[in-house]
Amino acid sequence: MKKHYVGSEIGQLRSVMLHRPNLSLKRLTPSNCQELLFDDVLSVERAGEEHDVFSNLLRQQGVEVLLLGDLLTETLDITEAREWLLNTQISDYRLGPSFARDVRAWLAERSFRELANYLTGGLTYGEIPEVIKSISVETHDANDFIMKPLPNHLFTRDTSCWIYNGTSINPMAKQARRRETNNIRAIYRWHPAFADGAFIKYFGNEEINYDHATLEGGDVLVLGRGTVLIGMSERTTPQGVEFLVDSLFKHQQATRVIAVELPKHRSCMHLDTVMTHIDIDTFSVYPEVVRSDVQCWTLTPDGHGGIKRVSEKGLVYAIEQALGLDQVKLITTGGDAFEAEREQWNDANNVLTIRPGVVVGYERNTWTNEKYDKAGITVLPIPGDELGRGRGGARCMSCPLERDGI
Ligand SMILES: NC(=[NH2+])NCCC[C@H](N)C(=O)O
Repeated sequence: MKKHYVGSEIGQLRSVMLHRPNLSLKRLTPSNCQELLFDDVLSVERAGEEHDVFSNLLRQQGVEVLLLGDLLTETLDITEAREWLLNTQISDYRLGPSFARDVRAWLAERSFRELANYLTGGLTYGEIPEVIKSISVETHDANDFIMKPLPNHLFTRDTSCWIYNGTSINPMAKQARRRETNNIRAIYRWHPAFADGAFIKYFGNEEINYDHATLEGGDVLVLGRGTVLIGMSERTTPQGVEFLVDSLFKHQQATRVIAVELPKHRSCMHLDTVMTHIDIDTFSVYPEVVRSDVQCWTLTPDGHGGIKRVSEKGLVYAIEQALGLDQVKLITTGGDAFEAEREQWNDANNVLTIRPGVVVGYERNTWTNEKYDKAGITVLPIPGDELGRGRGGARCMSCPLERDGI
């Protein structure tokens, strides 16, 4: 059986889950893209090609690449999983009992691949056969969505995140991304690659209303040596952090969590948009946000089943203490203030480390890439003119399933 274990941010990467988007991007228009958390519409073909460059590069580097679309298709082959997903994504409460039943019955007859495409790419009224009648059909246009597309599945980093011997299946902050979690729950529950896996589900596996306890994987950095760094951002709340940390400690998977407060705005929606770990003692940071005066806390088990919280002098100091390093090196976003702001927006800091000192990043961020180069960090460049419009780079677009520790 395959072992799912993520021991760090920078140890040899062995297996990742990616999502090659297609139908969901075809449905992205100027009128709906903002609501779906994209800043523009994309050339679907070009985005697919860029994504292929990314996945091929990872394969060439010896990393196993699993595609979410394939995993979901294979999961749908299992009757129980298919029924659960249909009942969850096309619920009676979403469509009304009779219409929901008819739509589910029609979807259940599609091929598994087609159904997986609808579950990620969305379904319109125009796509269901005319015989399915309801007041809902009569009050909607052919291009209205029965089920909205999930273009942000592209960012597999966020919906679940693996931390040491387990995973958190994340309650997402934004409405546009909430249904992604159900697709991932089904994969981890039923797909043969995971179903009998001996891994812990730290948080988010139940179908309940998590209310304000939201958490997204872009905010979670597995620093290694028992430490996890979590950003409290636009998406990840202190409530979400408390649930995850409590579970990490109860399962004895982490001995220390550093929680850092981030501004609540889109340009730094997740910690990994402003900070990533790229070599044992080296981090990439956007200094406008990761400043020396950011508020941060170290959380440790209090010995009685609770959490002890200590306010830290600074983030860098807290990391040095946790990792036992004399001095952490920071590589800041390149260029002057204008260039740095532009490159951070285009995910210059959001690189995916494949092994210590070797990262994948967008080729367009020339100023920052030059700084990485000068610091002895190897950048394997990928095109991202289209993919980048969703506001995510190589780290956001990958969910490590297996990675060595440090
Ligand atoms: N880990 C990340 N930084 N993910 C970026 C996600 C971008 C996505 N459009 C969103 O708004 O949710």
